[in-house]
Amino acid sequence: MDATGARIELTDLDAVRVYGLPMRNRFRGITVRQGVLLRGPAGWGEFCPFDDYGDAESVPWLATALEACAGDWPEPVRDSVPVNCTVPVVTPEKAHEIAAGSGCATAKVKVAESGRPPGEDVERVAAVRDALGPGGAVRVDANAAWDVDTAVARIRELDRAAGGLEYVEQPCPSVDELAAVRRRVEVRIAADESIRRAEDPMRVAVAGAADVAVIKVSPLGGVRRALRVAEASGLPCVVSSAVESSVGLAAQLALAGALPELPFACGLGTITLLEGDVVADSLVPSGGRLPVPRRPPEPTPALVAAATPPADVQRRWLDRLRRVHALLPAG
Ligand SMILES: O=C(O)CCC(=O)C1=CC=C[C@@H](O)[C@@H]1C(=O)O
Ligand SMILES: [Mg+2]
Repeated sequence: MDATGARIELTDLDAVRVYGLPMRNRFRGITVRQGVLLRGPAGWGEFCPFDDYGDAESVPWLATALEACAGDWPEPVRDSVPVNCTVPVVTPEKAHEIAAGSGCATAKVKVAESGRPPGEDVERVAAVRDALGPGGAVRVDANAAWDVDTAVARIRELDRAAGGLEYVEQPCPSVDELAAVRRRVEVRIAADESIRRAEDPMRVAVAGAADVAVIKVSPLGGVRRALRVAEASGLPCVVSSAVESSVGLAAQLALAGALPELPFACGLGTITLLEGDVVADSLVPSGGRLPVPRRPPEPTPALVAAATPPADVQRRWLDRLRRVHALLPAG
């Protein structure tokens, strides 16, 4: 919606730029992060649903981008936020290097990658604990990979290796499985996929399935809707990115800036997962913190040009943008 509350049409956009940036390490099954930068009446937004999101599931991602283009973010209550570093499925040595070099006091470690032996997760988590020291916080994300019994065993093992885990994100696929695991382990459970793909985010809390709600702005349809989901979850919230460029990451920071409470470091240090950015003044954490922007940063033309993918990739994204825009609710 623009300032008048009118829906932003594609014809209201005066620039549309497709970008592709290599990932430093494979993460979430991808080695290149792609998306579309949109310039609207009040600034830039980013439309970047992962490839496994169909057109209907991509509608909230476009709503997030258009909210930024309209300059319609809520007022922040803080100027900066603490962030965690994110450790992909890498060797213990690389994990130690990422955590030690991040300047962050909290690290989230990806675990339970399909096809990888569980011992690698134990070594990666132990290396991150060694890098952070005893005062750091270590969390892990299994992306719904385990069944209940496997989750209980792995969580106990990783809790020992970490010298205590801050929380475990989405150990199992369903809300009922999260609740079953939560009854059997001492470590906090964070719900991520069960929140962003849920019809009713309250169900997680009502089911006693989680101690923490992970809130991602891009798949939830914008900063204002994500604020409502955070409140409806009834749980302490952690803001986490969808690995956007600095243009899209700004919306995640706008949410982190506007949440009444921020009890945990935010998963917003993700620019470091990318080789480069489309913004010269990239949102790279400093001292384990990021500023809360009042509006998205301006893409740097030379960086956008350098990140422009081949014509067929651009066409695929522009076709997707048109199809998803046609599905936006009227009014
Ligand atoms: O929360 C973080 O530390 C970084 C973001 C992050 O972990 C993710 C981003 C996007 C999809 C997933 O791979 C993953 C997640 O599940 O939270
Ligand atoms: Mg997650």
